[in-house]
Amino acid sequence: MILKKLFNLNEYGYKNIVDDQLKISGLAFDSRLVRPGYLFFAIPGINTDGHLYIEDAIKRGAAVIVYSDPEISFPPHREQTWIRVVDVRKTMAQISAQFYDHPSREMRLFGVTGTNGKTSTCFFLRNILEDDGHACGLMTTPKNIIGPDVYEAINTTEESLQIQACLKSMLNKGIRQAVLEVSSHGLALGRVDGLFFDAAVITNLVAEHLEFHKSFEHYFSSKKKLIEMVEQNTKKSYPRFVIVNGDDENCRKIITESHLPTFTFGLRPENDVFAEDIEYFVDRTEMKIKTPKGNESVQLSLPGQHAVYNALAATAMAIFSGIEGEKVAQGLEHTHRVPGRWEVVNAGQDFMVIVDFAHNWHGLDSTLSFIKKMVRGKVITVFGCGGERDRNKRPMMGETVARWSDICIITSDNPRHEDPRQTAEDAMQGVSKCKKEVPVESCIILDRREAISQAFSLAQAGDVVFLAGKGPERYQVYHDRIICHNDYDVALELLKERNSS
Ligand SMILES: CC(=O)N[C@H]1[C@@H](OP(=O)(O)OP(=O)(O)OC[C@H]2O[C@@H](n3ccc(=O)[nH]c3=O)[C@H](O)[C@@H]2O)O[C@H](CO)[C@@H](O)[C@@H]1O[C@H](C)C(=O)N[C@@H](C)C(=O)N[C@H](CCC(=O)O)C(=O)O
Repeated sequence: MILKKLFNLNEYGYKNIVDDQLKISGLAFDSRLVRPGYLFFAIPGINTDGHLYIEDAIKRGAAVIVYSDPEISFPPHREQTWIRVVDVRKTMAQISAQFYDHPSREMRLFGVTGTNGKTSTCFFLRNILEDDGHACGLMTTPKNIIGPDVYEAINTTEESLQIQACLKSMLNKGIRQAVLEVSSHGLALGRVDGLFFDAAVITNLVAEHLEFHKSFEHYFSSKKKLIEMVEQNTKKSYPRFVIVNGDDENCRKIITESHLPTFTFGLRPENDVFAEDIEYFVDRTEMKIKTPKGNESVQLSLPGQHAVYNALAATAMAIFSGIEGEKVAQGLEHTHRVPGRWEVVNAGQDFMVIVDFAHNWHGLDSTLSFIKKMVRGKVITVFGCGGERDRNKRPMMGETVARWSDICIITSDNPRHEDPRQTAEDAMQGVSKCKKEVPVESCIILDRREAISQAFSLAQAGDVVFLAGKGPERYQVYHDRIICHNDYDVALELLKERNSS
């Protein structure tokens, strides 16, 4: 695409335009991905500053530099086009949408946000939409799925440039609908700006990521931005609506503020979509789902109340999109597995091992309280808290785990630049607080593999070992290194070693 078509060049402050007919061969916000003829966005980040990599981008062939730092004296290189903007990330969202010709205008786009349950809801919804007969793309925490191609993703919600490129690939493959998991970071940092969302769901809202948002109000207003984006969608090719968890007090506030048709889901019968006659099993759930368009009996392969909520969220999105109840039930039942969510590791041992992504007190509370109710043996939980993330949540996580476990083993999650021992001690404060009320054994084993091994050596027939927090992740991030670690793989390996010894 030529430069002039990408930018309204009159709009910008400082610029050094070499040739407004210049053909831009690609876009990048990471200098290491720049190829000859690319446009490079220099983003002031949190760890470093993209402006420091402009030279690197130029060496690799960048033809256009989009930047914001007014301190840079110009033009250091007259052969490149330089355009100074106020907010590079925001500009990147606009320009990427333009470069890829606004793929979301040609598609039906579903956004899923909330504190917990986003990924499972995305998987349920995608399966329903596919079972209804139309291919559906997916961008979610562990992976992006474009037809037969599956890509690992770094962020839950990727940068605007990556999202637009991914949606364009979907369109090129004839996929005309997509489900997008939208994090609060994604919303606050403008990663989803420029997208045309047709419908959105908020699964629930409890305080999260306060190290980034600083206040619940900011977190809440970031999440609400997704609803505003559906309201502002001028495409209108599909009915626009909003779905919220009617059992969640914070979500209910959105109902009164929304200008769009807003429907609720939940366990209470006053919700538009609700469940009754729920029967919980340790490996599945049976229930009747009631909707304004009829009732369906459903057997989910995922257990627990949180799975019910996620299935109801997806059901509400699908039903109000016009999908028949029968197809909805079929799609839910076809969802046998969500990566890193309640994955049972089985090597023939006589205790149960579950890997789950639960990584805040709310997620831990709903999964562990369920396990405690369902299991007669001991509950042994291995968990850690992320470094450089809200410190206040660590004791809360510790307290929640201790409340529902017989043995807590505190280990490392992603320590990042923090001392893992201190992070574990912060969680231990909560465990110790709970110890005054309930008997619970606890210890700290910082090496996650060793912690899992210790849990297995303590487990007896009928017990459950719950490995919380990392779910599908394949790495542990330390200040000086990234090590390969996946809870499921490590658990399986250790269980097999036990079998052979
Ligand atoms: C805090 C945060 O959101 N950070 C994200 C952000 O990084 P950043 O802005 O700090 O970038 P930076 O590392 O300072 O680098 C600045 C710029 O220099 C560029 N650079 C850097 C090095 C180089 O050699 N050349 C170069 O051009 C970088 O590409 C970047 O554009 O932009 C990066 C590129 O998109 C993200 O990968 C990164 O996510 C990190 C990994 C992260 O941990 N993010 C978390 C907090 C996050 O976003 N989580 C939510 C999910 C939350 C949830 O619901 O659980 C998510 O959506 O994933």
